[in-house]
Amino acid sequence: MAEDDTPIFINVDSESRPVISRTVSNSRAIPLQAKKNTILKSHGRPPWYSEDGLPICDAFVVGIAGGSASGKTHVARQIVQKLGSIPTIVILSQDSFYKRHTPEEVELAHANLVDFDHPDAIDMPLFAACLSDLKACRQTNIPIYSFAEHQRLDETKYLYGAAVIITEGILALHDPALRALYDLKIFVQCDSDLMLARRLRRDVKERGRTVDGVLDQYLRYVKPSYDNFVLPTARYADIIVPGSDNSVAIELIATHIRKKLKERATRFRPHMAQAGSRSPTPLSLPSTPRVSALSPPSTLRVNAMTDPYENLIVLPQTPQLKGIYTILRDKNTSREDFIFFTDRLATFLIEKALEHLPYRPRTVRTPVDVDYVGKELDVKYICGVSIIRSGGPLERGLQRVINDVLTGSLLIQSDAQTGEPLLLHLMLPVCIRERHRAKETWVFLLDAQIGTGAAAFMAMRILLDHGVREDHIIFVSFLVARNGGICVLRKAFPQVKIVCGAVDDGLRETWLEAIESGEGQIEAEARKVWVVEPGMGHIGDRYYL
Ligand SMILES: Nc1ncnc2c1ncn2[C@@H]1O[C@H](COP(=O)(O)OP(=O)(O)O)[C@@H](O)[C@H]1O
Ligand SMILES: O=c1ccn([C@@H]2O[C@H](COP(=O)(O)O)[C@@H](O)[C@H]2O)c(=O)[nH]1
Repeated sequence: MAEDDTPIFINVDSESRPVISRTVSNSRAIPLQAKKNTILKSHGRPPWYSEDGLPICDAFVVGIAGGSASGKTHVARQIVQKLGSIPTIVILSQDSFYKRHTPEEVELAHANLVDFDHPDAIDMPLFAACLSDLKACRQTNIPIYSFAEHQRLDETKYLYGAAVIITEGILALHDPALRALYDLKIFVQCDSDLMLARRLRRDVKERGRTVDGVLDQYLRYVKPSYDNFVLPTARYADIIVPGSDNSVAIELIATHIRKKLKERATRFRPHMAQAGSRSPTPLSLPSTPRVSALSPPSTLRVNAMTDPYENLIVLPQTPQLKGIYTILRDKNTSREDFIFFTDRLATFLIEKALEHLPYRPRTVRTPVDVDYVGKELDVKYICGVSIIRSGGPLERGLQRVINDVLTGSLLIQSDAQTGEPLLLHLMLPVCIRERHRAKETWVFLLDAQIGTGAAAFMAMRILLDHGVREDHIIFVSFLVARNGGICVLRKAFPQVKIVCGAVDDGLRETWLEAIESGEGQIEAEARKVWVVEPGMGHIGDRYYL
């Protein structure tokens, strides 16, 4: 089986790529941590939270222990392959959590005089903390360990969004805190002579060792530790899997995981779509836009039109703004005009959103040598995250208004059959990927419209999972459907500000027909969608196609 390029995955990101290699003392280039810590994605991840915005289903965690070269990694990868089309899976290796070593320890390690098989060699608290974050659907940044250098590297690897986590390592079942996190515990049992033969071949080929060195280390540390610390943990396992000829056991494990994932499935989007009619406090904004005080939009000194949901901010409905919306709503508007007016509107909206950032006083000296007491932004990090593709025009607007702003994107699409939102891909800026920075980051979340709100909901949940503060999220959108998911959003995330230009009355469920290519091939399957009415049509398609 091809491991990383097996066709069931649409996207594979693995450290097994021959990306980094380092020259070691014996001057051979050794790839770092081959085939460890892999993220595999097939179809996207369905919602992992309920209507109140809180996560409801943890990731399913499998812990695989066993001797060195017993076949733990092999079992993990076989499970993934057998699972077939399932949401994102992370394979997390205990090897990443070897402690940082002093230069003296590294020298001893090269002479095979360090015991890497003792539980004390592993940073168990960090291992448990990272796993606990991932299980609870929070992001984590795990260390990267180089076997060639016997050292933890300075870089870390960002992981997020796994529905299934498979942890493997010789001592994966040793620590009680780790064991408490597993939903399924596996021990791979293998003959010692087979493990030694495999290890010898692997360590010489992949980890830059000599035959003598491997045997030395094996007799001094590996075998005694296996007998004292590794093998005894087999008693914690739910399943013992043989280290070879184990395809039947793997099939059974995959069936069990598939069943557990099915039990965790939710039906989210239909709830969101009907939320307006169910809500005890439907959105009281007038759908025929009110014209407020006529301040020129060029200065954007406008009064926010508010409703019981005070964090929904609608641009003042000036004749100028209505004129722009009339052009954008007109199905006969040319693409050129559509792009031009969408870009203009995006600038208005972003400027309005900027009013909601904190500012502090700043005094400057003017060219005529007089002090001027003004203001400057009082934020540590700002970034934009757009929902692909329709958030694109707003992202361009953000870039026009804030020079060099960091941006990221989320690909959230509907399942063709169920209409459920699926997280297919995310690329977030570093000020969100690292939790300590995320807490101090303000995020402009950008999408063309809020209909059912399912994509907006997922995007907000993702930011919160990363540690972004709810009141630091400003959602910017051209259009909001009054009776759609906005009602659920405002209940789940009351502190998120939503800046939009218009509120429309209707939200209708419909089917988009399949698109056939010239040769009778299906280019896009028929799919269920919800359209905002009167709306502006599919803003992303009209802008980009
Ligand atoms: N069931 C198996 N059948 C054949 N070879 C296997 C099997 N399991 C593991 N191996 C081989 O043994 C070696 C070590 O396996 P690996 O999964 O990396 O061990 P571990 O992760 O336990 O250290 C690899 O070369 C792998 O291809
Ligand atoms: O710097 C190091 C760290 C660890 N080891 C050995 O690795 C194995 C564990 O890896 P497996 O992939 O599970 O075999 C462990 O037995 C340590 O002895 C090392 O040699 N150098």
